[in-house]
Amino acid sequence: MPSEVTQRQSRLRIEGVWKAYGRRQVLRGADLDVPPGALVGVVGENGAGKSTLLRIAVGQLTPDRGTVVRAGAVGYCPQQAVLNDSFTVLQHLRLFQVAYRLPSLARAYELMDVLGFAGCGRRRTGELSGGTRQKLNLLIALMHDPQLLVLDEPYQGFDWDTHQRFWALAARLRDAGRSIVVVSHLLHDLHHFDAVRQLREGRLETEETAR
Ligand SMILES: Nc1ncnc2c1ncn2[C@@H]1O[C@H](COP(=O)(O)OP(=O)(O)OP(=O)(O)O)[C@@H](O)[C@H]1O
Repeated sequence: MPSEVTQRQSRLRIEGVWKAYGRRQVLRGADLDVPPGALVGVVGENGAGKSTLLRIAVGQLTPDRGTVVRAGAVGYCPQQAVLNDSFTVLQHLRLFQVAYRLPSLARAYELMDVLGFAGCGRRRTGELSGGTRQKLNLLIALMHDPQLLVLDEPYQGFDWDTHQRFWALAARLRDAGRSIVVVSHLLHDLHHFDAVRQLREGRLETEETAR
């Protein structure tokens, strides 16, 4: 039977997770440990099961078998942004302020600065560029300062400057003790990670990193 435990200290531990969609067996005993203060990359070919693994990590999908231990508030940045095109950026922030029960939007405004879209508050999301939509998608995952960050290709469409700022932000959060897992396709980004895990044939193998 799959089991799922939520604890207070920040951490993600996935053990022996299996998942199939009908006859398509995607995960076959995947193990992943993301302790506090670690920035871990998950890589793998298209269709290897990276998004499936992350959806299981955050509790959006139930594994067929295996254990997921998740500790601390979770920030999940899905591959596809879940935004309402008729809402403005600010309306999204207010909506999630209520959802996360935040006393203020101070951190959200700081993140808008860091990600370089502070001037976009009054724009409707349906009119935003792909990269700016992705900035909002990431901001929504981070605005409640979660302890466990689960980010599925969080920098798709970012220009180079924003891309670099993303990594500086990720390093700061890691140094502050957050547990961070990022799905990445970009080989030139692998040196940012403390550990890289390659998803192959449903299991996670350890890759050497340049760090
Ligand atoms: N809801 C679903 N129903 C059926 N099959 C699915 C579903 N979601 C994913 N799959 C299949 O499971 C496999 C793994 O998909 P997943 O999105 O997890 O891979 P991925 O490694 O994230 O891929 P990519 O690099 O293209 O984003 C794929 O073959 C996909 O078609």
